[in-house]
Amino acid sequence: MEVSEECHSSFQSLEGSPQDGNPDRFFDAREYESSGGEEEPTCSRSVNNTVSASGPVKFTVGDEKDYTTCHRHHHSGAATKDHKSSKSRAKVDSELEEIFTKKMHLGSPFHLVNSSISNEKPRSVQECLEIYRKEAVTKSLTDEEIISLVKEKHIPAYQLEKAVGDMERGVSIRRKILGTSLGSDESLKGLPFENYDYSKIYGACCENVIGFVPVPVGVAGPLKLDNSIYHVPMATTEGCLVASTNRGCRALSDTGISSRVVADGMTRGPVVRFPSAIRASDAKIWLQDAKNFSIMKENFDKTSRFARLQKLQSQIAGRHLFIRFVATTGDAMGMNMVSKGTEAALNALQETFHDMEILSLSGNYCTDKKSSAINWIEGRGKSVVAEAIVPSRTVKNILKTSVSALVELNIAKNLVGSAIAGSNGGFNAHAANIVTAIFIATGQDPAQNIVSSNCITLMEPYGENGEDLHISCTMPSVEVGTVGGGTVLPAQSSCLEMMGVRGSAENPGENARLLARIICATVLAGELSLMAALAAGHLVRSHLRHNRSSTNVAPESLSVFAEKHDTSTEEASVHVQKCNEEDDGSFASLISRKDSKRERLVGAAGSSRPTVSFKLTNSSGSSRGRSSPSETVVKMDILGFPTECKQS
Ligand SMILES: CC(C)(COP(=O)([O-])OP(=O)([O-])OC[C@H]1O[C@@H](n2cnc3c(N)ncnc32)[C@H](O)[C@@H]1OP(=O)([O-])[O-])[C@@H](O)C(=O)NCCC(=O)NCCSC(=O)C[C@@](C)(O)CC(=O)[O-]
Ligand SMILES: NC(=O)C1=CN([C@@H]2O[C@H](COP(=O)(O)OP(=O)(O)OC[C@H]3O[C@@H](n4cnc5c(N)ncnc54)[C@H](OP(=O)(O)O)[C@@H]3O)[C@@H](O)[C@H]2O)C=CC1
Repeated sequence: MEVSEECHSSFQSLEGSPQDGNPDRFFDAREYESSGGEEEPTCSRSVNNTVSASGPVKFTVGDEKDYTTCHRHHHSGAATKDHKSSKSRAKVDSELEEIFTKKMHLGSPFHLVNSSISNEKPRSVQECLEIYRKEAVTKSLTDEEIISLVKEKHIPAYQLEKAVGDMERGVSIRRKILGTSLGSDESLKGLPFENYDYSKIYGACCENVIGFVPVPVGVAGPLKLDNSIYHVPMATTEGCLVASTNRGCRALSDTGISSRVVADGMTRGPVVRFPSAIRASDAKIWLQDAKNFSIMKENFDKTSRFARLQKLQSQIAGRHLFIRFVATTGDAMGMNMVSKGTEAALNALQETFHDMEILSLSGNYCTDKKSSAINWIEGRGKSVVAEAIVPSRTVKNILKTSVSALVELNIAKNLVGSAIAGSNGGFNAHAANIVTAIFIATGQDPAQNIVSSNCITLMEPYGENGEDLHISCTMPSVEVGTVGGGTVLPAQSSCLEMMGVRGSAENPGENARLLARIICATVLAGELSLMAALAAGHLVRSHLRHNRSSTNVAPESLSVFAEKHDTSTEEASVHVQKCNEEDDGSFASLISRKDSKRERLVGAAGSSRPTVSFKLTNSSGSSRGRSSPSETVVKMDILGFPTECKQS
């Protein structure tokens, strides 16, 4: 989007406004309608009751992909009518904002009012429109009538909450509209939407809301880190992950983990262009001067109470210049803050380099949400290292492997294997597993798991005789915050609270840095356990036990292999022994087949119970050379892994 200089400066003043954190993010449909829909709709974004302007903006109306270009009028002569109406619009906007803020609470009585009159015959669209225009918040229209206004594009579907003055009702009406588009609301039935505090979402976390997806949260720990104990919430649907991380924590419970944050700086890397490579080089040299850095820093730092520019790094590519702004951001992850500061500093740079074009505030030199070597080498967010000593007896008893096997495997897999795969920051087994689970639990930006999961895991024999294990995880780019983004949502905030890192720390930045250390230490625990499982050959077995559901899988044939203890028996019949009273007995149809020295038992896996017992009995009660019937009881899990085999 090209932004004129005038528009640009106007936008800048808007960004610098003290109310910037709470802009009016809503397109006012009433304004559009009151112009009879003839003139171009005006995107109003009021700050201090004024309408600010910028370049063309696209917005969606209704649930269809209907894009209308909305020019924010800027020049006073450009739209006299607009100018005339801006005062009343600002007034309406601010009134609506007040009502919206005051009344959009859960369980609003509006919902009930509407439900009670929903049996009446819907009024005409024109009649509804008149009512809608009259009311600041639409109380007296039924859901169906509101839907008719959405269909006719009098209310944008994404503004329903504001139009009806009740967040949950707005969401519920949007679901109805979506249900109609989908042909049925059947698919939405499993997606919950009630009893959620939507007030924290709007203008902050999500748009066009239709519900929320509950993700199970497990806990790993106690994690002993730097002589404190933490319980780490992990939101995941990968069975076995929490069990594994928990085992890692257990293995480290005596000796504990030590950690340090060695660097802290969120980055933004815009791309700017000059008429020539020489001019781009002049700018690069200019930025390297300490005096000029101060100018940039002054302009950057004034945009926030917490963001502080630390460093500028630049790279030339022809007449393009990429500038990497590195800043501390207190307890916030910092992307919004750093972007805002970068924009202000670039504007200042343009005062010296008039011929500089800002192509994009992000030129991928940051690099945000993409794999890149720069973050791996230079770091981004918090750069953390964690280490631990694991005694040999712990490796043997809890991890079921040996120090030498772990060290050998770590070299082969995490170093050599990753090297031949051409890995970039992926010198680990599954750092992303732990990072993502904690990110989701604590309201981090989940897309940032890609960079945050950069990690090198090292393992060495340790101690006088090299009997113990030294393990470390080095993570140069953990992008986390304890304020801002999704951290404000109640469940996520609760998970942060569990670890004592919710919100701002007394010394801003301490909470976010502690969270980064907890993440790195938990990654270390996860690495230790998974590597042990791989070394011991337990990966598949453990995943089939903890990580495969039979609830949404159609009953299928179950193949069970059990050693036949009496090889002299010609025939065998199988009796299914119920595990307990609750077993549904669906294994009763098991049949046995003779297969040389093994018995292959085939049956329908209709039970989701983890363990089923089978009794293998000699059918005739006698076999060659044997006088009494032999009986073998094989206990196995639902996937056919024998867990116990006893012969009577
Ligand atoms: C599953 C285990 C832990 C069993 O391991 P085990 O040694 O048989 O377990 P155990 O019953 O002897 O218990 C040992 C400890 O494990 C914990 N533990 C044990 N069970 C549970 C449970 N249900 N819930 C919570 N914690 C559990 C618990 O701390 C327990 O100590 P205790 O408290 O009894 O003194 C082990 O086999 C294991 O860690 N497997 C590895 C699984 C894993 O790490 N999965 C991660 C995902 S793999 C993947 O996605 C990435 C991959 C593999 O593709 C990456 C790559 O390419 O490498
Ligand atoms: N803009 C972008 O390009 C991108 C944005 N994001 C999104 O950005 C969001 C996170 O941005 P982020 O900048 O972290 O958060 P916010 O945009 O929420 O900014 C943090 C706010 O918290 C205030 N604050 C209060 N106390 C503190 C404290 N102790 N430390 C730091 N700030 C404090 C800041 O004050 P002050 O106003 O004084 O700075 C600022 O207003 C996420 O939703 C993420 O998904 C992700 C990637 C890219």
